[in-house]
Amino acid sequence: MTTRNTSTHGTTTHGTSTTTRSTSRTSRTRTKVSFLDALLASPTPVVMEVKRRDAHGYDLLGGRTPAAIVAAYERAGAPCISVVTGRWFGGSPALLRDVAAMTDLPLLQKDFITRKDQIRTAKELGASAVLLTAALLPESSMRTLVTEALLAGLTPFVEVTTEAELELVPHASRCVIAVNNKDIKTRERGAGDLGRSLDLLPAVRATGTPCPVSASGIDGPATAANLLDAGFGGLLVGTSLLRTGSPVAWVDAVAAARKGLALR
Ligand SMILES: O=P(O)(O)OC[C@@H](O)[C@@H](O)c1c[nH]c2ccccc12
Repeated sequence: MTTRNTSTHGTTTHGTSTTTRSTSRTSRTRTKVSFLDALLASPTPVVMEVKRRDAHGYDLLGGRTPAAIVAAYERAGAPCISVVTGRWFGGSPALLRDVAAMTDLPLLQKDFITRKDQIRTAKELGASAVLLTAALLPESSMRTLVTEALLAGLTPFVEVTTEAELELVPHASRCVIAVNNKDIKTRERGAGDLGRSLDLLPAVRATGTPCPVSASGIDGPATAANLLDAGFGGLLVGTSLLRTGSPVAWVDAVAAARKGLALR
């Protein structure tokens, strides 16, 4: 079990205000904290995404380099980073390799993984977690790929859209299970349906996953605060964080909105 006080990974110790960020690139530890443990330990459990383009092809980097975005996410206390390598979103395997060279934070590879060799490649490129999309995988493939990811020391990040898909997730206690608020079959082009996350949360919890996540279409801090207050252990946010000038302010606004929700 990896320790939760991950001082070499730029995260903040859980339950205290002690920021133990180490900026020394030379002091990288060899045993990287797992994606799942980093997310569970974080007071700001937002997986922040690097994605070059949105589903409609609009540029999301706005002239910034991936390095500048990763640095802004680290400043905002990201416990983990998602890197979209899928071509629909302007990504590539090289982007994952580049981001891995920039940060010690655990990385999720977001792509359409359907074969075992893609899991080995993900690890070689520097991923700590891989996206497995239930809507695209028959039950036997899901079983094989979750097992393969666990054997490789990666966290399976399983995305679901229905209760039926949830029933087919093996080893759920070692997976992050994310409700995708958008529809991957329409290439994420529609608006997100946050009601899907709220409806499915009890069934996600019942799988035994330690970290239910809501992913996609989270349009700002108020929505994020609502989902965390509803009981999600983590969120995955791309577009909204990429469009804001300041991920730090975005995260602060989530905390402020949560306090406001608590006072009501
Ligand atoms: O930008 P958004 O709406 O916050 O969504 C992020 C993420 O969930 C989305 O990029 C995504 C969801 N599933 C995927 C599969 C492949 C690539 C990307 C994705």
